[in-house]
Amino acid sequence: MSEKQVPIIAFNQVDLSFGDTHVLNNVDLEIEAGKFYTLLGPSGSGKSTILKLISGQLTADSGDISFEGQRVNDVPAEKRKVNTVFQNYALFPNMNVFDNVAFGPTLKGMNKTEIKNKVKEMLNLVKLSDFVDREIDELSGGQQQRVAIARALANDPEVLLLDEPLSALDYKLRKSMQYELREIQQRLGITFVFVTHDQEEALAMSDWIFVMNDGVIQQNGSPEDIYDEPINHFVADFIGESNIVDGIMKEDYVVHFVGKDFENVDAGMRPNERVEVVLRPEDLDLTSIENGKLVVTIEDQSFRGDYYEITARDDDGNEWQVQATNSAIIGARVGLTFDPEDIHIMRFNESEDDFDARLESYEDDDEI
Ligand SMILES: Nc1ncnc2c1ncn2[C@@H]1O[C@H](COP(=O)(O)OP(=O)(O)OP(=O)(O)O)[C@@H](O)[C@H]1O
Repeated sequence: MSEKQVPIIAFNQVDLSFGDTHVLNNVDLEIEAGKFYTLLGPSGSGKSTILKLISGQLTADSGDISFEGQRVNDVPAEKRKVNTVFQNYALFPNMNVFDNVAFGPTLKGMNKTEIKNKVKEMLNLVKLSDFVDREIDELSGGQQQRVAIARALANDPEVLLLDEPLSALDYKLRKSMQYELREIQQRLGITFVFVTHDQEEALAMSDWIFVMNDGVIQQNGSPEDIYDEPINHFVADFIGESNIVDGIMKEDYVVHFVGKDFENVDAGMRPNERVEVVLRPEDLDLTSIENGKLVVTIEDQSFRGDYYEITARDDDGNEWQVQATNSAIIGARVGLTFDPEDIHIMRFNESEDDFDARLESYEDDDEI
């Protein structure tokens, strides 16, 4: 993150409990203007709570929340330049599309022509220009969601908060809305903070992802960083499919697992440190026993359209998920192979800061 730019939103050690439930645990985060951010995590991890703290619907027990460098903990919701789009749309059912979208601009005291222009512009943006006079109950779920987005954007927010806005839509509509939302964000250039529990959705849409679990940000980074370099078991397991086995980092670039030493590209740990080893299913190949780095027995397979998902087991009892272009024979003993750069090492209980420092130190070594 650039040092010069003041984040549009920042949390510093934000803590919140509901009675005995500790919902957010000293959360730090920074959001830069004009980008698409996603809060990703399982149900109950605290994602919506973060949105409510940004919008002013909730107040933190401790810590600072700031907008463009100004503390806003005590600034009421209506004074924040933020709007929220909810999963259930929260439209006014007794108003038509025009009146729903015109609601904010009318409250702001815009004149009739300005309001008309604003509504037209917003309905154009969400591709609903022909629906201006429709009643809300005459719209499909996808169309209602577009009205909700248009209504929120008509208030000219600096930040648009989106709380699982696509989860009620069917798979195809959801995919196309993902692209459209991304396009709208890029066209308007405002900041989007999007909440989802769907990792594929987060990877496809975001500039930057905060992965949450149990009220703690486990990792934040670009989709590529988080997918390629998960910092801990939770992130590796939650983002994409992962094979995770215990190992020992014997020395820099040599890791031992399933009874063998393997060359890899990680460094910066104590000699013989216990680690977890991550290998993604798409990075594994099945081959002959002679060419394999491990020997496995095929246990199961299912056809997934563009690949076979194969389950195999090594002689130590570890299960391996493999994505292969060719089918395998159940019960066959075959070789499993992978490249040194596909082995990702995770230290037990490493903090995100320590992880970043270690990554930087050996990236610097590589440059020498
Ligand atoms: N008003 C409340 N009173 C008591 N507990 C609450 C309240 N709101 C949220 N919680 C609890 O806080 C935790 C975090 O809730 P939050 O809604 O932020 O999670 P989430 O990650 O958005 O989950 P989901 O994806 O299911 O919406 C949950 O354990 C939830 O039960």
